Amino acid sequence: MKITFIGGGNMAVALIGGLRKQGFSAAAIQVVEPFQESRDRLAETFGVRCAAAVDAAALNCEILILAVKPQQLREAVAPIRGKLTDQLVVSIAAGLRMADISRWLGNYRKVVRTMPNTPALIGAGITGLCADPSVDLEGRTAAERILKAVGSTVWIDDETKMDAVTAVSGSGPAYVFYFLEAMEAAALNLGFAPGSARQLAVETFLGAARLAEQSSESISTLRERVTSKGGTTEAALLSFGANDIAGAIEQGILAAEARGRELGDMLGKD
Ligand SMILES: NC(=O)C1=CN([C@@H]2O[C@H](COP(=O)(O)OP(=O)(O)OC[C@H]3O[C@@H](n4cnc5c(N)ncnc54)[C@H](OP(=O)(O)O)[C@@H]3O)[C@@H](O)[C@H]2O)C=CC1
Ligand SMILES: O=C(O)[C@@H]1CCC=N1
Repeated sequence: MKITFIGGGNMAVALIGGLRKQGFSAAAIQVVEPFQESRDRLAETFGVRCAAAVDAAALNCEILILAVKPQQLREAVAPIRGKLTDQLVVSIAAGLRMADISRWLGNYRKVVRTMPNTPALIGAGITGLCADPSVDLEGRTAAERILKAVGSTVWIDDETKMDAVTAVSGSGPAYVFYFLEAMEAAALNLGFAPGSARQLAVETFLGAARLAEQSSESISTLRERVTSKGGTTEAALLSFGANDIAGAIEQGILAAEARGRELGDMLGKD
């Protein structure tokens, strides 16, 4: 299966890195990326063919992954409008709706909208996928195969829910890093050396996440098991509660979801 990425930025790097680690051949992957430094880095790191603009070789693929910023996508697909034969177009762009992408492609409907996340780089991504009704089982399977190679996948029937997927798991790694940064900073302030501060924060997160993954108990039960009456955890959780950290997280996720819809509304008008 030959894959061409349009856009060779952060997310393309995460997906290509994950695909290469899973044994996808470098010869089967191409990238169209206007920025010379990014092309050089991609070619050097992954051994993939890079082009500055869409050419015949780039179109010689089964899957085209649109990996540019939402604001760049309409312009990025202009060179392929009317040139697609039977390629499956997989968008990873936040907010943009399949109907708008299809229109920009000259009413080409073989489009799957997806929302991966950066842990794809280490095969630990989670991707929501939503297909245009005209995409057949073979197309759905092909899209799923690519994204399953870099983590787990979940099909979303209702496209309007894709902004919520974006807000929870697409942006989610940044929330986790934000929390880890805060834990690391607190550990540094408590006198740990940088290496230990990072290790204490990251391994706590990993262990707790693995426990949540493997346990059949609710996450709140797992939290309660850490929280001894009158103990240290309770002191921290009371402080979190007084600052409504849970409310702030929910508000943040709602803001991300609203921004996805706003991008779709704003950019889809053109
Ligand atoms: N980062 C993430 O965690 C996730 C991102 N996404 C989505 O992935 C998409 C890409 O995000 P991200 O990788 O972070 O963004 P980046 O800005 O890192 O990558 C986009 C790349 O596309 C290049 N580009 C711009 N115009 C064109 C063009 N006409 N043809 C080809 N390439 C072009 C950009 O070059 P230049 O910099 O020179 O403009 C840049 O290198 C977005 O739509 C985002 O919503 C989805 C899930 C997670
Ligand atoms: O911040 C963004 O818009 C993109 C989409 C999800 C993660 N990064």
